[in-house]
Amino acid sequence: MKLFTAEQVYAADKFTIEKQNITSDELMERAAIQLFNWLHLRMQGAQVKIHLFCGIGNNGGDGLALARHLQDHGYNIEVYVVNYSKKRSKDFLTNLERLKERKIWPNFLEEGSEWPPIKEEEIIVDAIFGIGLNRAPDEWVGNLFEHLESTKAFVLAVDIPSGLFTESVPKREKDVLKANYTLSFQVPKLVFFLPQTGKYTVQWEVLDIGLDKQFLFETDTDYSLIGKNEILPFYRPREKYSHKGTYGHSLIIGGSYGKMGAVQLAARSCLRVGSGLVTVYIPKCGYIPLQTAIPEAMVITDNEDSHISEIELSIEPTAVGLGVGMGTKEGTSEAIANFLKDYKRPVVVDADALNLIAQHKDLLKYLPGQAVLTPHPKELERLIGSWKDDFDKLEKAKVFSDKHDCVLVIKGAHTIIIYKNKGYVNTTGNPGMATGGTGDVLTGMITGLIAQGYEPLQAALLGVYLHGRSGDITVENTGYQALLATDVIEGIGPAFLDLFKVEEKVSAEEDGNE
Ligand SMILES: NC(=O)C1=CN([C@@H]2O[C@H](COP(=O)(O)OP(=O)(O)OC[C@H]3O[C@@H](n4cnc5c(N)ncnc54)[C@H](O)[C@@H]3O)[C@@H](O)[C@H]2O)[C@@H](O)CC1
Ligand SMILES: Nc1ncnc2c1ncn2[C@@H]1O[C@H](COP(=O)(O)OP(=O)(O)O)[C@@H](O)[C@H]1O
Ligand SMILES: [K+]
Repeated sequence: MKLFTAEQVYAADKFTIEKQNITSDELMERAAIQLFNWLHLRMQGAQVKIHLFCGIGNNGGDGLALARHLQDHGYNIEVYVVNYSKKRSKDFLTNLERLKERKIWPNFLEEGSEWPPIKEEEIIVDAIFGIGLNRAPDEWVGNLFEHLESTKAFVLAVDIPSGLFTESVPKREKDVLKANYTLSFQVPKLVFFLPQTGKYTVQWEVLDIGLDKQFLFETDTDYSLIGKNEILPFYRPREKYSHKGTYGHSLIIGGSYGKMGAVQLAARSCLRVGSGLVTVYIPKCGYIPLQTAIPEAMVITDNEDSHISEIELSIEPTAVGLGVGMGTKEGTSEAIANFLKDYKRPVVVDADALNLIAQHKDLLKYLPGQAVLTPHPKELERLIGSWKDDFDKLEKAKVFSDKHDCVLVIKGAHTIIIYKNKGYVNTTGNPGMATGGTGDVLTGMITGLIAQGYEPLQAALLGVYLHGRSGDITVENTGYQALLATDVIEGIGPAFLDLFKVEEKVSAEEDGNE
């Protein structure tokens, strides 16, 4: 699913209005009906008070139109106009008139107004600012946000939480009204997925307001969301007459005294995603544990007992996963550097190998094209330098990826994969995965997928998606706290099977949206 900029959404609006020969008011009405259906389906006429806070632009217009539908269906509503500007939009005014015709008189809130009392069990609809926000809200509007949050009532945001920009990070937390749920028109927004801005809505959902499908299809975006639909087109089924040689030979290079588990996790994950063969290259001290824990994997040992000192290969791997549990002993750093200078095939670089590259940037030029780098935020900072905010981080990552022709997998709650000027935002995974070793599992998975012939970018997308999906399936049995990296490996099989599960449609939802 593509993530459009505000500018692109406005263009889609304009295009739709012309092509479908409708007015902007009719489009607003569609939006309001979708909002109403969503609420009506869940509230079923309940008389819980709904406080609708409306700005003076089109987001406010949506709120006023929603208020009218709620009133028509007997809901208990109170409408407020947050009067932050004199420049009211045409469709806002049209809908204000319609309310007045029904004898609904909104309360006008201005600087110095007394804030309305709201009970915790009541509902706030936030239609104050939408995607048209172009500067921080005035101080008094921020104070109103603070008041609304302090009531602890459920906040339902229309299109986007008010005060949140679509393409930058707000300077102060109090300038945004935090939402429990956001109903985003037609497409989700990139800000729902970034650490600094995602926190402003607990959940989100898209409401289809019928913007022109062809326009949306043909418009190119810088970012997209990665879900099942994006993964399935490049999934490679297994051939009947294939054999283990068809599916590549992965090599995991890593481990040091006390960190041999990382290699086990990566090697086992690599096997679980379907790598035909897996070999590990480790210091001697890991030989017995590795052979015992993973009989399917082959082992080559370094001359050193406790760390890797030189990487001499007697095999020709299809893909290499480099760095897990490797440590930063001097001999190891040299071994990695020498290895990278000679090695020309696909590679996934993680953990200590990433840190070494960050310290010796000259090594970047030896990386093969489309090397996959899997930094968590701290490792990323060492690689690309510090950033002002999440948007700056993404821009810097794009420049880095383009300059060094590498795929950057920026790990986090929503892992974002950057390749050149495009970003792919993952939708799977959960906080149970914030536990040691899950990153090693991901490295093994991406390596094993590349070995099977996936392009490095595809392997990163599929690997990240399946890794999170596996975590989501597994957490159902373990709960967040008990989830271990090993469980994520065991979930890889179910995550693959899940790719082909057809979702059951919720018929009530469909009825509600008609
Ligand atoms: N395709 C869509 O997504 C549709 C969007 N609609 C709604 O239209 C909204 C966008 O409406 P608008 O463009 O009118 O913008 P907003 O309603 O977001 O903002 C209102 C106006 O306030 C001004 N403004 C911005 N920041 C301000 C600040 N800090 N202090 C004072 N004034 C400020 C701006 O000039 C803007 O026009 C969307 O978020 C959505 O709710 C729907 O009505 C119909 C279809
Ligand atoms: N809150 C979270 N929600 C979803 N996924 C998470 C969360 N926290 C961590 N993860 C995932 O877990 C993995 C952690 O990797 P990493 O930080 O390298 O850990 P380690 O080095 O211990 O293996 C990443 O793939 C990351 O996306
Ligand atoms: K809003």
